[in-house]
Amino acid sequence: MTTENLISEIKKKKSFLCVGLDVDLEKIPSFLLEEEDPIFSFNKAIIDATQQYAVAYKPNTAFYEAYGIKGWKSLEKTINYLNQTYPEIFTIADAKRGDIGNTSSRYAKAFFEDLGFDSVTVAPYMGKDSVEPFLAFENKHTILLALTSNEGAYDFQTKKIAKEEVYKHVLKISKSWKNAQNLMYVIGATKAEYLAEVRKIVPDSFLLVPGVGAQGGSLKEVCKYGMTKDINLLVNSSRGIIYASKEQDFAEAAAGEAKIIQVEMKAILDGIS
Ligand SMILES: O=C(O)c1cc(=O)[nH]c(=O)n1[C@@H]1O[C@H](COP(=O)(O)O)[C@@H](O)[C@H]1O
Repeated sequence: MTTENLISEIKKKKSFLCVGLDVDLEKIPSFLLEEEDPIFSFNKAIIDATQQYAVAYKPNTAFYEAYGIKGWKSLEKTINYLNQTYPEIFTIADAKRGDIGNTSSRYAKAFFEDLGFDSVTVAPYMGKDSVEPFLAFENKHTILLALTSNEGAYDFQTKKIAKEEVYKHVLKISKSWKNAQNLMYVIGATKAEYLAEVRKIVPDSFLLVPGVGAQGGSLKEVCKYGMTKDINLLVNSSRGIIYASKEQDFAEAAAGEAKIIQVEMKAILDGIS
């Protein structure tokens, strides 16, 4: 999907919500465990119920890899279902990959070609040649970890090298890489106050902002510092939406949570437009 398509979907739906599909069999309604593929059944119901409020879905691959081959099959069925039923929706494989170039090119093929995701999250630690193989794919997006939502982000990402924080080096240096137009960045919602600095370096890049909901980040703060005239934000919530209920009404309850966020997003967008 092109960036222009994503922006037009955001404007049409008045939403920049990304729903995180982080499925844990211990947290889903127990009656689903009798289904042949409980993870896919859960995802399908959640997607169908929430798609009117969301522009993106982000399965975190850890939650699928944890169940071995069966989990990977559920991931494949989920991305196929999204691509076939809701082709206008942006898909993110949250896999946090990155390795020497030869290996990164295999990761890129796995997520972009074999599974058909629009984007994948990538760690910048191994540098340019570990990221460029992902960037080589046209109309596919590489979402580079810049300033993450967790406490450990302060261990390295905010430390200074040559008087500047590491996350700023990541933003600046990555802009010079081949096909940098295919880059997006992860900035945690729990660090919204940093977004003003981030926007000085990457004024127009899309930012994936996880950390509202269960991690307590504020949507208003994220928008205040991170939103551009074309919005250029995808705000993710996983547990706060998908585990709203463990009963028969789990999908409706998830839709209710997604709607609350979308209504807040619409109000913000109406305020700026
Ligand atoms: O790359 C990510 O999506 C990510 C980066 C980050 O800095 N913080 C973060 O929470 N995430 C992911 O975003 C999701 C957040 O889930 P909830 O806390 O349940 O909303 C999880 O899949 C995390 O792995």
